[in-house]
Amino acid sequence: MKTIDSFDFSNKKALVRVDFNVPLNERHEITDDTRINATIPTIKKILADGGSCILMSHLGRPKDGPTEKYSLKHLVAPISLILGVPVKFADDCIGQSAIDQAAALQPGEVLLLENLRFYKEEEKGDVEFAKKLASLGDVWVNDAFGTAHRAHASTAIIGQFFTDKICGKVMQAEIDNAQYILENAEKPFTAIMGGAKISDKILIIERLLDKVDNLIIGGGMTYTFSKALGGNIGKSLLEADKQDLALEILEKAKAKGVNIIMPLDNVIADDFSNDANRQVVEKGQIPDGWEGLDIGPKSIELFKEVIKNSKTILWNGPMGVFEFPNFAAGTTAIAEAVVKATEENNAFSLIGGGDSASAINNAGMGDRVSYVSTGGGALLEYMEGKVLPGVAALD
Ligand SMILES: Nc1ncnc2c1ncn2[C@@H]1O[C@H](COP(=O)(O)OP(=O)(O)O)[C@@H](O)[C@H]1O
Ligand SMILES: O=C(OP(=O)(O)O)[C@H](O)COP(=O)(O)O
Repeated sequence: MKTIDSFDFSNKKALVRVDFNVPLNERHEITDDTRINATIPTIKKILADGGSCILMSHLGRPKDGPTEKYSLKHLVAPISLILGVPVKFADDCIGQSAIDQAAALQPGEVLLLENLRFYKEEEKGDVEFAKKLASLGDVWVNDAFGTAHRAHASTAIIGQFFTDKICGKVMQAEIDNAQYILENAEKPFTAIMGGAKISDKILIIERLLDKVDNLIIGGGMTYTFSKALGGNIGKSLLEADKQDLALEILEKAKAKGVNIIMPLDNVIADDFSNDANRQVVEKGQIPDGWEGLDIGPKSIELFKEVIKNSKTILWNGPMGVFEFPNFAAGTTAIAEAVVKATEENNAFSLIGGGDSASAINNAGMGDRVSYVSTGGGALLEYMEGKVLPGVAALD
């Protein structure tokens, strides 16, 4: 694989796939810039060589083409500030104006393209769309580790149009780190899974059963399991068609001797908002019209006990809707427990995912764990031994 440091970018237009899928608040302000900061060394190396950068990324999961909420224009000012170089913006990632702006780019300049997912062709891995993107640059750099598990047009399919396919610094560091853990993970190995991307991650859970001793399930992930076990979950997050799989996972875990730890209680709300009415109920006892937005105090104690004794900890997905301060207690308590295990039990702790990184950094504990990864799903898929399409495309 070609790496950034071994390549001379002078007079080259580098088309760089980055993962700038960062969390934004209602005012379109970035609430955690981990993924942007991580990419700066890659961009700076290209510019220092006398090259120029065309940055491309997705943001969120827009369903119906361009929408204000998911526009990458919100990132132009923050990236310019962090990078110390003014960033130009193309309000369409393909088309004549993107072609003209890319062609006019001078060495040392940076252009950011509008959200790739405003075209459905991106996620479909459309070859013609990839070709149009490829025409903008001389070389392709893939630094989007967080999206490397997607075989999308800009992350994988595009590789066929370049002779020079270069592994970015984030990608390289993330792979080295994940590989280190795969080879050196001490037991007990505990995975903590939460968040909202159930269908994406439930299959990964199944495959992690071969690697881990303990599997803690919290966050939005919990309720599909709880419902499958016959509990009442009210209007909590549910992926109904994954209930059988949830039961299968519990069976398999038992057969493999993996300890599955699920919440004993939940903090529930009568509305999806910070100011909703709140109460704590036992697991599987959520009344109609209410939804689980955090783990409860008994769950926190149970989870803490398991984390305390772990030697390797892999955490992806917050324990609740931590963006609402009233439902952040579970996530903060688990972050504290992970920090404690790292500092007092010498555990190796790896936290991955856009929102998980945001949660640990906003709680002020990002520098007290062993490693904060820019990838959530990507990291988990790498850990289960999969070849990521975004990495394979660089070969
Ligand atoms: N109980 C819950 N109900 C709804 N959403 C939840 C719940 N618990 C966590 N979440 C949401 O999950 C999101 C993060 O999920 P995910 O994208 O899977 O994590 P990551 O980005 O770290 O990989 C957060 O925005 C959080 O609000
Ligand atoms: O945020 C991301 O993944 P993550 O939530 O697993 O950390 C990546 O940007 C991939 O986004 P996607 O899961 O919408 O393809």
